[in-house]
Amino acid sequence: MLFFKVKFGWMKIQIINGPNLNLLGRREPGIYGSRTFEDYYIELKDKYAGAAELEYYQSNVEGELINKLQEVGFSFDGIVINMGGYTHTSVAIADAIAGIKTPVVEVHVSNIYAREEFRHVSLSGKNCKGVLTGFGLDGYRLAIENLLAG
Ligand SMILES: O=C1C[C@@](O)(C(=O)O)C[C@@H](O)[C@@H]1O
Repeated sequence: MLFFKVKFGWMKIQIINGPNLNLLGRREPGIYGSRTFEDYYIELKDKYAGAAELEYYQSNVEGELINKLQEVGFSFDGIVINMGGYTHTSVAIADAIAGIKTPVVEVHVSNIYAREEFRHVSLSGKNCKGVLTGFGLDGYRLAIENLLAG
């Protein structure tokens, strides 16, 4: 089944970015780099055309992130999520990830373990298929590769 999904472009993957990630490229470039996510997303779409249908959603609002997880979490084949600061605080988003069927890969642009102590905890990480942290924007590509591999 996976073979056919990949071969015929049926894998549907939702990328979700949480608070302040709309500022990538402008926000603390020493930590997060100088490229906008929109620019990187064009490259991703291009790279995976024919292998996956990628969708992108960003919100600064906790409940909207939960709504999106519930909306795609029973029909899409994979979710790549960067919850930003909610990673460290949101029981509700962690619960939403635990409650859906679609596998979720958590991504962080920076290495959360090399930063302030309050960033070392991810409330959601244990509910995810895996967590990628510190690979810059390339973490999103690595997450997609993992989801495509099944
Ligand atoms: O907003 C973010 C971005 C982040 O998730 C990252 O991608 O490195 C790390 C979080 O600690 C921070 O609050």
